[in-house]
Amino acid sequence: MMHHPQNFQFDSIPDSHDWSDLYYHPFAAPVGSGSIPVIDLNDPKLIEKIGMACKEWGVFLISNHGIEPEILNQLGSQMHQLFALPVEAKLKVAKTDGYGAGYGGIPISPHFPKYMWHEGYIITGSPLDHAQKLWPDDYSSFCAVIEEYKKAINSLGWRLMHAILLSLGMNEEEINHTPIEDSSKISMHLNSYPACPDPDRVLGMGPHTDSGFLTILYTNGVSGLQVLRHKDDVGPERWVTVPVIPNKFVINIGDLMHVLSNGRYHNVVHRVIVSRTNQRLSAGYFLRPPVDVKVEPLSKLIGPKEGPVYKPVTWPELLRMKCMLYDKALQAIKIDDLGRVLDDTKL
Ligand SMILES: O=C(O)CCC(=O)C(=O)O
Ligand SMILES: [Fe+2]
Repeated sequence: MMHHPQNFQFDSIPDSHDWSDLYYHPFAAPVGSGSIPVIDLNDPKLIEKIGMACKEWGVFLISNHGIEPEILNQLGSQMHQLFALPVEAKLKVAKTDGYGAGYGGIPISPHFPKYMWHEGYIITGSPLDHAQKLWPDDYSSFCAVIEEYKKAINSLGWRLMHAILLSLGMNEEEINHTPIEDSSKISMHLNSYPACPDPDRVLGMGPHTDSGFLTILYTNGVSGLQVLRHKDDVGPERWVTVPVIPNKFVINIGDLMHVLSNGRYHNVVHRVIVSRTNQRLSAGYFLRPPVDVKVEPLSKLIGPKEGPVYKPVTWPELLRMKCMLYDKALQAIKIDDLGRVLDDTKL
């Protein structure tokens, strides 16, 4: 039987998944070289610290977020069950298009020459239809856990968004008018990276930025996420491994926050490497605006000396550009010093 690219029962790495001759595994810094901020949400200096972390790193860990470990354990165990299903069962809910809901690879995978050591499942809206196909006799526990997690994580998302907007100088009144998509429509990406006999030859997820305002990432405690750190006092540009600390979430700043902050906040490039012994599970929750809202640099941040660096863009427009242009999507809406939008036919 031919191997499905997401059936990872391989004895050795097939050529289709072998990245070893490519340039994707550059230098990774030893653990501890430059540290990703850990932010306590009850810190009296929260706003200042979050602002610094968004500017300097575009990624940080949060503690004291108020989400019960029990919900996280349940999410982990439901995800484990989902990815442990036989591949034929998972293919019953296969995605039919890049960004749609369902089982499959990540939307930008056509831009990479090899398959990633990864399988994903995207939930948009209710997981009910899919869950009924996956577990005809008992679909309710999966749905209940996902709904409960979404509710908890959505209010955390708002709390973070609020703090970040304060750090950009907005006031409460302005923040209350910021349009955020209803939690019932927001997407969650569930990811599994099976253990791999030869992890140095594969890549769990290729380098990318997330597209929304911010991503809240749950992980099952197996490390693998790395962020691209720009040159600084500690060293040259390098991949830095995000530590796994029980019950802390990883927050990534996405493209739309970079646009909203007129380029001040860093939409961090990240990737995932794979473990020899343990399956990594992660779940990303992508906070974003409603589909018809144009996101543009905050007027507060624009002044006589600083014009807008990006033209307004909606979330679906940005996603379409990412599918087509991958890492050059933001260049297509960039405004240069003379106020011109770059010619995207040249990208
Ligand atoms: O699995 C991870 O740690 C990262 C996943 C990710 O970057 C994504 O889903 O966008
Ligand atoms: Fe990501």
